[in-house]
Amino acid sequence: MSEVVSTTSSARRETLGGIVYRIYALRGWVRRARKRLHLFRKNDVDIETNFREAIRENPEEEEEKSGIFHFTVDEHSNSFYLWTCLISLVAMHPLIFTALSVFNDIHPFLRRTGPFNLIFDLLNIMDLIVHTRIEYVENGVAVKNLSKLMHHRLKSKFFILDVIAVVPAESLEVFGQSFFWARINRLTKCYRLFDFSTQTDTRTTSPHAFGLFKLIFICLVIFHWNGCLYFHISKFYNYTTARLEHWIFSYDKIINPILAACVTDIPNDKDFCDTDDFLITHLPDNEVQSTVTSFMDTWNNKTRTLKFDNFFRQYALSFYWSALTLVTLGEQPSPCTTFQNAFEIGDTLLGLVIFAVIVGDVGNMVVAINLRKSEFENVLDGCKRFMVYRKVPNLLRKKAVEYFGYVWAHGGAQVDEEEIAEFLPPRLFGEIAVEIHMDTLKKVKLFEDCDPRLLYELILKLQLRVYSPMDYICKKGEVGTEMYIVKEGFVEVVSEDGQTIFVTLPAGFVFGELSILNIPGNKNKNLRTASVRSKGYSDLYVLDKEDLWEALREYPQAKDSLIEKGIQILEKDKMIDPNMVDDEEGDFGGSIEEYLEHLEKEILKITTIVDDAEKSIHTSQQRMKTRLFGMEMELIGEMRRMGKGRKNRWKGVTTF
Ligand SMILES: Nc1ncnc2c1ncn2[C@@H]1O[C@@H]2COP(=O)(O)O[C@H]2[C@H]1O
Repeated sequence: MSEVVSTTSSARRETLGGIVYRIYALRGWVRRARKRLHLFRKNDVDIETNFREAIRENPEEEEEKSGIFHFTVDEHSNSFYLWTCLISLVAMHPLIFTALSVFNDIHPFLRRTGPFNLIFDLLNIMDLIVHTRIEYVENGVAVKNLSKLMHHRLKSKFFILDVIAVVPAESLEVFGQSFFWARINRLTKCYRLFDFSTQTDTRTTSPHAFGLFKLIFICLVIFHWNGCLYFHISKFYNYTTARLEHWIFSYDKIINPILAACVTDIPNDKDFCDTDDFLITHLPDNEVQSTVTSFMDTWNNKTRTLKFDNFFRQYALSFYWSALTLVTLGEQPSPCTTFQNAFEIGDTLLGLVIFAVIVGDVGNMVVAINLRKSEFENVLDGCKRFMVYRKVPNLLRKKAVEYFGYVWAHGGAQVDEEEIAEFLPPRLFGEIAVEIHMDTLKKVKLFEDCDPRLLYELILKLQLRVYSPMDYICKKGEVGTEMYIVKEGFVEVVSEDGQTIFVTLPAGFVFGELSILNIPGNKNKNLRTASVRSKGYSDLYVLDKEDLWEALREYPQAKDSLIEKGIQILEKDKMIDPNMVDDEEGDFGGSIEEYLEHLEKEILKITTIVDDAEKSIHTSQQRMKTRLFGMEMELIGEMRRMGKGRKNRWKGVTTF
């Protein structure tokens, strides 16, 4: 059968039909190829369009626009923060003065501040414009395109608030005489106070103090509005005729203080003022009235009244009432009507909520302020209890307690560096660490010509350790596993018995490097050449041998230069044996075991890479096979169609 097929196909290949068939097949291929090409091109165009879009978003590619009208604003910049501060002041104006307008006596003053209102309105308009230029982040890129910024702002709900705030409602005269209430729409700008709070929270170094300030401010504003409302209600009940025992405002409740005029006006009458004859408590009841009257006569023309204007008395008493009611301290005359009752109940409920919030917030703040301190004290107490329980000698106990004191005084326990390191992205934390430690590391002679990238690598691996006075950091003859950089304090390089001090190293000096650098010819090999102890308290950066060598592997030049410096130090002390130089294990920084371990790790890495490569080859082979199979099937299908077509044509010819 197969022979028949092969004969037929070979015959077809040799005939004209075979050639035609091939041409058709080729044409089909070309058509499909064109289709695909078209699709690819379309994709290319899409990609290009996206790329152009992306470029447009890229600040560097943004077409240069100049002029003051083409500015954009970075909302994290200092200038925008200052602007927010200014607008916050503007927003506070209606927050305070709108409510104050219930006091008629202040109206002349409010009218005089008209020009300021104009300035505040202008600033609000400017703020509206500024907000249409605030950059925002899209797909990780800061958008600076003006039309996009405008569009973004238009979609924001705050835009509506900005627009409401700039409506000149007072000029519409819909409020008639209540000119001041007409400016109530400016209150929508108060959202900028929250902006100010958020921005200050991220900038301030005393968040708790700022939190307390915010709380007090919010309380004062609530007291203020509630007080003004109280006075407004009092106006309905005609407060001018109200008496002391009435719930509403009355002048009786806040009389102008009457002071004795004797001391200032009648200096010679001092004895008269000092006398205690005025005590009426010992008098019988029937004599009290006459005595009081006689006293009043006596005091006539001997008193001085401190006159406060009506606005001051109205506002002071209303504010006082409001504060007392809201903090539920009460002691006010009882309300007499249903409305007064309802208002008082509402106020008390609001007061309860405010009170709960204040107590909760202040409590949280106090806890947060003392949290570190109390945690630290817990550890200290635990340590003390442990030492008592384990009967640690007094001298050692004293040393431990002093160590706690030193660590706290130097801010060691006040922040949890590990917690911060876990939270921040590694790169950012690295940058902060570089900023903090770079100065010390630059001072280190050993690293002075080092590649800055190596320093960066090393900084990320540094650990800070504190040593107490006379603590030994390393002892002569021990195997070196780490090196040290003095950050603060002094260390002494001493003989084995600690009697002879060879040298005292101040901040910025390195020690412990000779035994970990694997210096060729080092007579001590990887053993410490001397003992080192802390003179007083000292803060040291510790760098692990493994970490140092891992970093040095990437920077061979830096490694050579470090070894060179180590040789110079050893040569000075005649600690280099030229005969030993050739016997070294090579330039790997460690023992044979460590070297083998390292090799094992490397082999493991290579094996993983080979495995991955094998997997990807296998996958691509599979894909290739599937594709070839698909093509084959397509070809066969095409061939079948071609065969049918030809048959039909021949049929047609015959019929004809
Ligand atoms: N004479 C010296 N002057 C300065 N530092 C020294 C001296 N001798 C030893 N050291 C340091 O003391 C360290 C002890 O441990 P290492 O041998 O690893 O490295 C040593 C040097 O860093």
